[in-house]
Amino acid sequence: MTEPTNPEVLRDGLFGGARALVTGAGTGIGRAISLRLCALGMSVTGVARREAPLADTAELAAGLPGGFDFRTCNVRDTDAIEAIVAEAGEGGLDLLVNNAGGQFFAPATGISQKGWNSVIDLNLNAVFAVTKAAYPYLKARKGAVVSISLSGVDRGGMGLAHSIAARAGVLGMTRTLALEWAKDGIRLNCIGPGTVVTSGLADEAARQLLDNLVAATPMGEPTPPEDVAELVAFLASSAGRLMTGQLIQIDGAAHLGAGLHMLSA
Ligand SMILES: CCC/C=C/C(=O)SCCNC(=O)CCNC(=O)[C@H](O)C(C)(C)COP(=O)([O-])OP(=O)([O-])OC[C@H]1O[C@@H](n2cnc3c(N)ncnc32)[C@H](O)[C@@H]1OP(=O)([O-])[O-]
Ligand SMILES: NC(=O)C1=CN([C@@H]2O[C@H](COP(=O)(O)OP(=O)(O)OC[C@H]3O[C@@H](n4cnc5c(N)ncnc54)[C@H](OP(=O)(O)O)[C@@H]3O)[C@@H](O)[C@H]2O)C=CC1
Repeated sequence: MTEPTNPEVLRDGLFGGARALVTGAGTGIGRAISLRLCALGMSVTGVARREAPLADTAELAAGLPGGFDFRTCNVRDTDAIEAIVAEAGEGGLDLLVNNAGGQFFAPATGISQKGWNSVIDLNLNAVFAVTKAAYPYLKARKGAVVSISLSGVDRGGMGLAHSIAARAGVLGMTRTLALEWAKDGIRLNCIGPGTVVTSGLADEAARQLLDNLVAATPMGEPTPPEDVAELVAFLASSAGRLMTGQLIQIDGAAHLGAGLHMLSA
């Protein structure tokens, strides 16, 4: 298998009548996840801060079997995101995808306390708030949670002390809630993508970094957002019904090789 293959293997109509909330649905991985879920019949509510990218996702989703609507919100605004989760949840919630996230790349000595707090707030505190708010709705439909993490979350990555700390926290939370909420039939998993070429890594300054990251990936290629999307859908499906508390790295073995470092040694 030398050519990239179409990752879409799940059957049409898989999620007819089901509903999802996807954070960070305006661009990149979150958009790919939203579109795939809609293609499989799910009704998706997308969240991000900016309206225009969300409206673009909605336009791309038009005509797909599921539906896409959206709300603008900063996931770090706990009251606002809780209200959106409640509104979406009242219509039923089968899947929560915690995808909104990000960081800057800096050595630990170059991370101010405010910078540390911002990244922890976005990538850990907000994930807890959204997940906890979704609990009663997920419980009602034995739903699933998928949180987008990072390749190498369990081994470290230079330039990412704040983000790895936050995502490792989400992994710990995921494993703990997999235990606490198992009785409710709720499953929680994390996906660790490798390098995904999205707008977050698209500028010229990121080009060299990107080349280095791909070179450090044993399989020698970035992770397409569509591959991440199919894995999210698999985890939400009945095929994943006994999978919970997992970290699944979809990274061409980057976490087993040199790792994806944002700084050189
Ligand atoms: C394998 C892994 C590959 C991963 C790829 C991806 O994730 S792709 C996805 C990629 N997409 C994204 O990552 C997009 C999302 N990312 C973001 O929005 C930001 O990274 C954020 C989370 C910090 C925003 O939080 P916010 O709105 O609260 O931000 P703010 O502006 O108020 O700044 C807060 C503090 O951070 C400081 N600071 C900022 N940059 C740097 C720097 N380079 N150096 C040092 N410090 C820096 C800034 O100076 C300030 O502290 P100060 O000086 O006042 O003490
Ligand atoms: N690209 C990569 O190589 C990798 C990415 N990841 C992770 O995958 C996730 C998605 O990344 P990617 O698609 O590349 O990133 P993008 O920057 O393309 O997309 C991030 C999305 O999250 C939204 N978002 C960011 N901050 C907030 C916020 N505070 N509140 C609400 N929405 C927010 C953005 O919209 P808006 O700006 O309008 O709010 C956007 O829709 C992130 O968690 C990222 O760290 C993990 C591994 C590799």
